[in-house]
Amino acid sequence: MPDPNWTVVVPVKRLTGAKSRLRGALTGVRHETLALALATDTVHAVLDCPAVTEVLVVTGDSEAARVLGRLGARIVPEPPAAGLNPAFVHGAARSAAAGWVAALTADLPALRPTELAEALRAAAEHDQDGPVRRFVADAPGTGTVLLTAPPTVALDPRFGADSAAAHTASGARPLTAGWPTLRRDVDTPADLVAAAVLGLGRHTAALTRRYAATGS
Ligand SMILES: Nc1nc2c(ncn2[C@@H]2O[C@H](COP(=O)(O)OP(=O)(O)OP(=O)(O)O)[C@@H](O)[C@H]2O)c(=O)[nH]1
Ligand SMILES: C=C(OP(=O)(O)O)C(=O)O
Repeated sequence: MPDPNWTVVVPVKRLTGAKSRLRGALTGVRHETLALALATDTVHAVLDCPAVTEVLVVTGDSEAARVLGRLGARIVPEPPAAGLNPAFVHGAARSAAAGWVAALTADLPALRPTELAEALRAAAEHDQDGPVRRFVADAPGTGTVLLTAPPTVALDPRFGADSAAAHTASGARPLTAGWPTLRRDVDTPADLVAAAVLGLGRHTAALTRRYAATGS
């Protein structure tokens, strides 16, 4: 069977309120600039993944919409219902194709397209029990970075605190391969250091270089 084509939904919170645990990580760099760089590097990697035919960014932030739209993502305005899971559901419903859908967080600045491609391929492997949702947990193992759904199955996202357990409880199956750059979400300054060790995308890397150069 040929690999399926994927729609990937990436939610980006309004930059002023996003990534609050990361605020102040790079002294001298505007917080909104850092939050947007994380999302830009994430979306860049998704756009570079050959299995992906459509990248939908769900956001109510005009700057994020402008930058990520210019990169090649389709912008879906934030739905009236607040929150991350409604944003994923709203984006998935706007997919142009009734095919495979993946939900991916926008805080993966070290993500390599090859790792995402491998995870998507693994998610689409035939399962003898029929079509199933699958997910990739974050590096600590408690959260989720990627949730996938086959064409006939609702995405039913359960992102948030302890989402790996919530996804398992809802019937989704974990994908267990390594994929360090996919699992490396950046919530805290320590996560940013860990992502830098893996190799940051160029937008986030430029900000860390600027921070290092000013010595702040
Ligand atoms: N569109 C949209 N995206 C969201 C929303 N909440 C979180 N996100 C995105 O979901 C991803 C994972 O979010 P978290 O790490 O939980 O988000 P956060 O609220 O930005 O971070 P903290 O303030 O540190 O908890 C990030 O890419 C966020 O931009 C939301 O209400 N709407
Ligand atoms: C929303 C989630 O992310 P984070 O741990 O980044 O808050 C999640 O893991 O479901």
